[in-house]
Amino acid sequence: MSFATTIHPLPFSGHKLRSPTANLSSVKQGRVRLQHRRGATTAAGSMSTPKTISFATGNKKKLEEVVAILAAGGTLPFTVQATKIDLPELQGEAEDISKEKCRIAAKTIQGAVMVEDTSLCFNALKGLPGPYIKWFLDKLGHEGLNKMLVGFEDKTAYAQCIFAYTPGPDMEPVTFVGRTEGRIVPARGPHSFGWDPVFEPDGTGQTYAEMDPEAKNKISHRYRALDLLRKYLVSHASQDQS
Ligand SMILES: O=P(O)(O)OP(=O)(O)OP(=O)(O)OC[C@H]1O[C@@H](n2cnc3c(O)ncnc32)[C@H](O)[C@@H]1O
Ligand SMILES: [Mg+2]
Repeated sequence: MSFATTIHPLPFSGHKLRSPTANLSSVKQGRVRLQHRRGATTAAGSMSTPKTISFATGNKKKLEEVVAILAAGGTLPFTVQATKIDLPELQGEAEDISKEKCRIAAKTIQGAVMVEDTSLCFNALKGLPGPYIKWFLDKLGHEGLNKMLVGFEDKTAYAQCIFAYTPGPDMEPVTFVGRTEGRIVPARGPHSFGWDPVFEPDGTGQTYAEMDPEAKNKISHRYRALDLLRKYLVSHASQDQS
């Protein structure tokens, strides 16, 4: 049986969709507190991989990397459809955040969807800023992220990406975690993607920003999580898909 590689060529300029808030207890300044969900859901693992899966994100750089990582992985038994959605910034544990983003996106799209949530975790701060890195980066910048660690000898950190996937609304998402260990350093390299200039993965001597995109995509937190999701989706593809 042969599979065609079917990654869509970035139809990313699509319309903005509103995020539904029916299952959220509060929405304030873009932050949302998670609420426990009631009612039965079907486990995603009981479904075979659909032919088309949306990757929902509001971040173009994430999308670029996801497309490149999937393309480098060879033939896929499914199509990835990029879908621009402004997903809410949730509070809670990283895995719960990713799952809830996935539920919201599946409800919005009414179909199979994958999302991811990225954290940058400082070991000296017991994992913070973690999933709140977006706000810390926004308010403090690269220099401020370094200053947060001034009083600590331990500058180690890890980048973490959690993909969540569901075959559709009312199915419980499954998650895939990828981590890359490294340290926080004064900014080096182009300022083209988030905190890339201040994160130096172990054993590379370069920040993510200084690395070639291909090199980052071979060791990154995103690559590691997406590789697990890809393997899961391939193993769940039914034999009659071609
Ligand atoms: O719509 P979504 O997918 O949520 O996109 P986002 O930009 O809001 O992303 P997150 O909620 O996951 O927040 C993660 C923050 O870290 C940044 N980021 C994510 N991946 C990164 C990477 O590989 N290198 C550098 N910065 C990254 C990103 O720009 C955000 O500021
Ligand atoms: Mg986000």
